[in-house]
Amino acid sequence: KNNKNLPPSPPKLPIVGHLHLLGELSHQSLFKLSKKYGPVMLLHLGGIPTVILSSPEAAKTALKVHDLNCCSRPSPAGPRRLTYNFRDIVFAPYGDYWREMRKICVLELFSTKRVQSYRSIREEEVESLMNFITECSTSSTPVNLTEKLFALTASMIFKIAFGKSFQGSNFDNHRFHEVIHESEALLGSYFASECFPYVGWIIDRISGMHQRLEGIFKELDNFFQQVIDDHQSSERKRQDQDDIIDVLLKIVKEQSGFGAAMLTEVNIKAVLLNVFLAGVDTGAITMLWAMAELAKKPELMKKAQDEVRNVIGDKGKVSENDTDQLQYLKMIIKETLRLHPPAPLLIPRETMSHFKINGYDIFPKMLIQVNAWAIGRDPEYWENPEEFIPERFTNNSIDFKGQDFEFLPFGSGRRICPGMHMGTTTVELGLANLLYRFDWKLPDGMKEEDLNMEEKAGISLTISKKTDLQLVPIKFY
Ligand code: HEM
Repeated sequence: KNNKNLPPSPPKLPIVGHLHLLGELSHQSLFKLSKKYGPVMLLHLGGIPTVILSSPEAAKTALKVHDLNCCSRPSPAGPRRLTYNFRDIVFAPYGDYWREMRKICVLELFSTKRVQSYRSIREEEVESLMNFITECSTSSTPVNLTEKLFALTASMIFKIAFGKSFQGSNFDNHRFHEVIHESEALLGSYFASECFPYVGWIIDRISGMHQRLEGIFKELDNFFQQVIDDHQSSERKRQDQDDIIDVLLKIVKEQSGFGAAMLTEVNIKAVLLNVFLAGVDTGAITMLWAMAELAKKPELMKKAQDEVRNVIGDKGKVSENDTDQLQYLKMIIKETLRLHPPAPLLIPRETMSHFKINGYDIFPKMLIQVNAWAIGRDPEYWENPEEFIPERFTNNSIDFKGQDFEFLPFGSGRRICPGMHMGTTTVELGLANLLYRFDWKLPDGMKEEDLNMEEKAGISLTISKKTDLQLVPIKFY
C-alpha cells in the first residue's frame, strides 16, 4: 500500500484519533469538516478508519458504482449483543444469511400487500390519537406532539409485530420508549473494548457500559420470548390477520423460502428488534419535524390544510385510500426528509474490497458513513438549502427511492431501507389527519420565530428535535 492515495484527513490525536472532532451532533460536525477537507474525508474514530462521504457524486460512487464493495456492516459490541450476534437484517454482514433475511423482509414482512394488510391497525391508532386531540381542543390545552407522535408509531408497530396493544404486556408506552431509546444509544455508542484491544473491556465495566448493555438485552430478550411463547400457546385465539411474529413463526415451522440458514426463535427476536428500532422513531421524527416546520410557516400549513380539506370534503376523516391525491402533502414529506433525515448518517457500511472514490483509495474493513443530512443541503443541488420550501418538488422527479443521490433519507443500493413503503404510509396518514381535522396555533405568547428547531444531541442512529413540540389544536372537522 506504499503508493496509496488516502482521502484527506484533519490532524489527529494519539489513541482517540479524530473522535474529539465529533461534536454532540456528529453529522453537523462532519458537515463543517467536509467544507474544509472535501466530500471524501478519512477520519480515525478510535481505532476505526472511517470514510465520510458528503456529496451526491461521492455517495453515488459508493452506493451505486461500488455498492457490492461496501454493502457490509461493521460489527461493534452494542449491535453484536442486541442482535444475537448479527442474526438480524440491519446489522448482518453481507453474505448468504443477510440475503435470505432480506428476501424475507422484502417478500414477507414489508411487501406492499403485507403493509396493506395492516391498514386497519394504522387507521385505528390514528383515530384514537385524533379523539385524544379533540378532547384537548375543547379546553384549548396544548398537545405535546413529540410525545403523542412517538406513542402513535410505537403502538402501531407494537400491534403490527405482536398482534396486541401495550395493555396487558410487560411494557407501558413510557417504558417501551425508554427501552427503545436506550437500545438506540447502545447501538450507536463506541465501546472501549472495540477501540482499545486488551484493556478496553475494563473501561467498559468501570464506565457501566457493559452493565447497561446486558440490562437492556435481558429485558428485551425476556419480553420477546414471552410474546413468542404466547403466540405458540394452544390457548391463543386466531387473529384476522397475521402479525409479524405469526409470519416469522410460519417461516420457522415450514422453513419455506429459506435456503442457506435455518431460522430459529433467536432470529425472530433479532428481527423484532430491527422492526422496533427502525420502525418507531423514524416515522414519528418525520411527522414531528413536518408539523414543526408548518407551525413555523403558517402560510404553508394553510396550503396543506386547504388541499386535504378540498380533497376529503366533509367525510370526517382521511383514510389511506385518500392519501394518493394529496400531492402537496407528499411534497411536504419530501422536504421534511431532505432537511431532517431521521438517520442523518444512514447506517454505517463496511467495505469488503479495494476500490476508489474520487480517485482516493478505499481499503477493505474501512467504515463508510454517508452524510445524507449534508447532501440534502448541498448548494450545488438545492437552492436556498436551509429553507423549508416544499414547492421545490413541484414538477420535479427527484424522489427518495435511492436513484437520486442528492436526496438519500432511506439510503440506496442493496441495503436501502426495505420499510420505506411502511414508513411513508404511516407518515402520510398521520399528517393528513392532523391537518384535516385541526387548525393549529402556538401556545399563548409564543411567536413563530420562538419555535426551537435545534436537533437533539446524543449518540444514536436517529436524531430528533431538541425540544418537545407543543401546539394548541382547534377542531375543524
Ligand atoms: C421514515 C421512515 C424511515 C426512514 C427515514 C428509514 C431510513 C433507513 C435508512 C437510512 C436505512 C439504511 C440504508 C442504507 O444503509 O443505505 C434503513 C435501513 C433499514 N430500515 Fe428503514 N427507515 C424508515 C422506516 C423503516 C420501517 C418502518 C422499517 C420496518 C419496520 C424499516 C426497516 C429497515 C431495515 C430492516 C433496514 C436495514 C436494511 C439492510 O441493512 O438490509 N425502516 N432505514
